[in-house]
Amino acid sequence: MTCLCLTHSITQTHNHNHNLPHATTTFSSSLHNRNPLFQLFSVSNQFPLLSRALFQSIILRPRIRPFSTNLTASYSSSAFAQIMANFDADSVTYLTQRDAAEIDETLMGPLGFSVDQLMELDVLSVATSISEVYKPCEHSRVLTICGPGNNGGDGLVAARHLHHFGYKPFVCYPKRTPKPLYAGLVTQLEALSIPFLSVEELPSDLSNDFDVVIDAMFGFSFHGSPRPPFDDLIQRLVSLHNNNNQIGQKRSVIVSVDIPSGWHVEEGDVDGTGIKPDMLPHN
Ligand SMILES: NC(=O)C1=CN([C@@H]2O[C@H](COP(=O)(O)OP(=O)(O)OC[C@H]3O[C@@H](n4cnc5c(N)ncnc54)[C@H](OP(=O)(O)O)[C@@H]3O)[C@@H](O)[C@H]2O)[C@H](O)CC1
Repeated sequence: MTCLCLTHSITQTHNHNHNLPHATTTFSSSLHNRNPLFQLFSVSNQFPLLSRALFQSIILRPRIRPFSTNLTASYSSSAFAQIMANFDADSVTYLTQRDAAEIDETLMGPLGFSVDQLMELDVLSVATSISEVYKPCEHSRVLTICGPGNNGGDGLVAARHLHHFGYKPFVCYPKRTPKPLYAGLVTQLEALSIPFLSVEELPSDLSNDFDVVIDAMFGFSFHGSPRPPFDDLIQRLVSLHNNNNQIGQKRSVIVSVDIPSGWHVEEGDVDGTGIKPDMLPHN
């Protein structure tokens, strides 16, 4: 669990929902303009896959549907109706970018968590969610696009987990960070013979080569406008979604590990031109 929801107010906010099953939800294109830091709403290890998207969906009350038949089975309509009936959207507290950073500092300071520990837990739930929704037999080819920070580290860990789950991952990691944590993650992937692709090696249409594209470029420390090469990579993911509107064209599904890259961390997809993930699997 990423942030373990250690704050009293968050626990209080959700304490009536302790019977929630694991859940992920589809991204709705109507979910623009508000982007709370959902990982910090993830409540407890009693339902570790409860996603930020679910909270966002409930908060904004758009249409929500489960991703998969399996999930539908485990997440019955009556249970869902109960969640919706009990959920008090007005009681949800939004966290700012600064709040998120401060909670991280607390976790990794006085509480003694390490970043790699949090990352492994966090991403194991991400990979598990992906495998529940996009089965490896149908979505085997996964491209993970990794940014320079911990969100990118999440992407590296996701590639490893997905390899062990039976997928064929590829990694694009154009701005490597020379910290031991990241170097170790790269070494682990190389030991598994997971291919690293440069931006130039990526096909012009990602849908030709990949069933799933994982957006692990930026999380809650993103600011300003994306700089190269991420500006282009983000546009490729935007194009993927737009291509979907052309009838009959199969495209890669997009999974954003955390906040969709390029979105304003607190305001969301302000002008509506950002990445539209198919899945926000977090936690
Ligand atoms: N909270 C947890 O328990 C955990 C969260 N995890 C994940 O980590 C990210 C947050 O990680 P962080 O390293 O703080 O930040 P980001 O990954 O979002 O990115 C920071 C790097 O991105 C660069 N950056 C920022 N803006 C831009 C831009 N416009 N263009 C290009 N590059 C940009 C930034 O460089 P700067 O020089 O600009 O500072 C950084 O290099 C969180 O979202 C979770 O996904 C971990 O799993 C650990 C547990």
